[in-house]
Amino acid sequence: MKVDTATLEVISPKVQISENYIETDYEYQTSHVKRSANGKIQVHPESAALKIRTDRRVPKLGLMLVGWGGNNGSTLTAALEANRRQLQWRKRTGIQKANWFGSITQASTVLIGSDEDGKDVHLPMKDLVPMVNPDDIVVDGWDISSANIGDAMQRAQVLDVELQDQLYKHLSTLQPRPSIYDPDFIAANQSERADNLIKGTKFEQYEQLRRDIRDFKQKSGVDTVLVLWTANTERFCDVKEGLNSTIAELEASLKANKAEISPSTIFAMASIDEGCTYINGSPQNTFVPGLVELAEHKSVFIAGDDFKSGQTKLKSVLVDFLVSAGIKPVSIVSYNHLGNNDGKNLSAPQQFRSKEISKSNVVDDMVESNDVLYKPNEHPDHVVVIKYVPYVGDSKRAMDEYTSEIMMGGHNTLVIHNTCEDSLLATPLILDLVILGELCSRIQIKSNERADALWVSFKPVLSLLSYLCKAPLVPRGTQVVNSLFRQRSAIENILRGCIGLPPNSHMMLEQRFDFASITNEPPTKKLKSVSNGCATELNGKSAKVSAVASNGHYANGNANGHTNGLTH
Ligand SMILES: NC(=O)c1ccc[n+]([C@@H]2O[C@H](COP(=O)([O-])OP(=O)(O)OC[C@H]3O[C@@H](n4cnc5c(N)ncnc54)[C@H](O)[C@@H]3O)[C@@H](O)[C@H]2O)c1
Ligand SMILES: O=P([O-])([O-])O[C@@H]1[C@@H](O)[C@H](O)[C@@H](O)[C@H](O)[C@@H]1O
Repeated sequence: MKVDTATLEVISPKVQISENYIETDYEYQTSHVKRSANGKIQVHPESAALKIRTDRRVPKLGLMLVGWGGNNGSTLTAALEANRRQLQWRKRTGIQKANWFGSITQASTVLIGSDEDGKDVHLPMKDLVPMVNPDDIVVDGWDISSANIGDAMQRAQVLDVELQDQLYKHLSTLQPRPSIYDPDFIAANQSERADNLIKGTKFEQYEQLRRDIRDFKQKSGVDTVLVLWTANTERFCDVKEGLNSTIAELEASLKANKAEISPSTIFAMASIDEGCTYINGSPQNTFVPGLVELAEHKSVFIAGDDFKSGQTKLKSVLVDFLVSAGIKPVSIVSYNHLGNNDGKNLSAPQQFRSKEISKSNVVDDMVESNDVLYKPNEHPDHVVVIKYVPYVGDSKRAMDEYTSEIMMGGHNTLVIHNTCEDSLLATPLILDLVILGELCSRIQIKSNERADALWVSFKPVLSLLSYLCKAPLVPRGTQVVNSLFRQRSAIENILRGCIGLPPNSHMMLEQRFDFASITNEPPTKKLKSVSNGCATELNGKSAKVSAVASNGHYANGNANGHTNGLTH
C-alpha cells in the first residue's frame, strides 16, 4: 500500500498527520426535533466531540464490472486507458484531450475557505484527502456477451473513431468472464447477445463468481476489489418471507435454485461473501432484505440504485430549487428516446417498470419537505416515458416539462430539451462511485470524550453515495435524501471534516459584519467599499484586495451602478 501525501496543509491543533493517518478532532453539530404533547415543535441543538480518522494508505484498486462489455463498461475501460495515456485525438472541431468531465472527484472543486483578500479558494475534490488515482485502477469483469472490450467499444458507438483506433489494440485483449444469464429477468431481445455463460445451478454460478473474484485478485495483485453492476436493468424480483427476507432464507433459496433469485442478487451475494463492496448502477431491487442483512452481518459496503446521470439528476436540482423557492411543481413530464442497448432492454415493459420507479421517486422527499405548498399525500402529476429509437444510438434525446403554480393563480412552465451521449454521462459517475466507495472504507470516527471509545466505520449501506444514484439505498430507518445539493454538501462536508474543516455554512459573517471590531483582531486590511459614489472606510488601514465578483461583475467594473471597493 502506498502512502499518499495530501497537497493540502491544514494549520490547526485539531489535525494530526502521521505516516498512515489524518486524524482530526471534530465538533459535530446538529439539531434534534421533538413534537411536544401540545403540538409545539421543540428543536434541541446537539453536538458531539468526535475524532475522524482517514487512512492515507491508498490501495491498488481492482474493479470488476458486471456488464463489462456494455456501453458504460466499455466506455469506462476506454476512458481509463485514454486518461492513463493522456491520449488526444483530432475531431472536426480540433484536437480533443482525454478528460474526466462529469466526475465530481476528478473535475469538480470544493470551497475550502477565503484568502486574506476575502476571495474564495477552491481545491479539486480529489486533492482534499488521499483518493485512488483512476490511472491505477485495474478493470476486469463479466458479460453474457463474449465480445472483447475492443469490439464492445466499437459496438457501443460512443467514442470518436480516432480515439477508438488508438485504444482498440489494448482493449481487444480484455475478455469478459462468462456470466449468469437468466432470460426471466432481462428483456427477451437480449438473448442474441447471450453467448458467454456460466452453466449450472444458481449456487454453482455463485461459487464460480467467488472463484472469479479470487482469481482476479490473485492474478492482478490488487489490494482491494470492488464489484459494480452496469449490466442490463432487470425486472424487480419478488420480496417475500421464505424466499429472501433474511440471510438464512436467501442462502437457502440460492441453494434450492429458486427461480426468483436474480443474477444481480447472486452477484451481490458472491461479492459480499468475498468481502467486496458491491454497487448497483441499475434500478432493479437487487438489495432484497436478506442481502442487506448479509452486508450488515459481514460489514461489507453496498450502494445504489441506478446511476443518477441525466434527466433525473436535473430533476433533483430543479424540483429542489422550485420547492425551496416556494414555487409549487404540479406537473412533471419526463420523456426521452434513445437507441442504445440499454434503451433496447428498457423497451420491454417489466424492465421499463424498474426504470420508471427509480426515475419517479426522486421528487418525494422534496415535496414532503414543504407543507406550505403541499397537503399531506399531495404530489405533482409525474410521468416518465422512455422510447427505443435505434437510429439515435447512445445519443439520448430528453424532453422535460415542469409546470408549477406561482402566486395568485399564476403558472410557470419550464420546458427542457437535452441531448447527450448517455454513456458519457454515466461513465464518470461509475468512476466516482468506485473512488468514493473505496475512500469510505478508509474513514472512521469515534467519540473524543470516552477513553475506551472504538473506531467505527460507515454503516454497510453507504448512503453517502446517494448523489450518484437515482433511488438511493439508505440504512434502515433513515431518511432518503434526493436533493442533489444536500447530497453533494454531505460529501463535501465529510471530506472537509476529514481534514479538520467545519462544514461549509456559506454564512460568510466576516464579510457581512465588521468582524475585526467584534473579534478584537488587529485590523489587517482596509476594505474600501464604495457604493453609490460614497466611500466607507473600514478597519482604518488600506490594503490591496483582489478583485471580488458582485452580481457577475468584477470590482474593476460596476455592479448595478456600484463600484465594489478595492484600493490599489
Ligand atoms: N446514462 C446511462 O447510461 C445510464 C444511467 C443510469 C443507469 N444506467 C444503467 O446502467 C446499465 C448499463 O447501461 P449501458 O448503457 O451500459 O447498457 P448496455 O446494454 O450497453 O450494457 C449492459 C451490458 O450488460 C450485459 N449483461 C446483461 N445481463 C448480464 C449479466 N447477467 N451478467 C453480465 N452481463 C450482463 C449485456 O450483454 C451488456 O453488454 C443499465 O442497467 C442502465 O439502465 C445507465
Ligand atoms: O439518468 P436519467 O437520464 O434520468 O435516466 C436515463 C434514462 O433517461 C434513459 O432512458 C436510460 O436509458 C438510462 O439508463 C438512464 O436511466
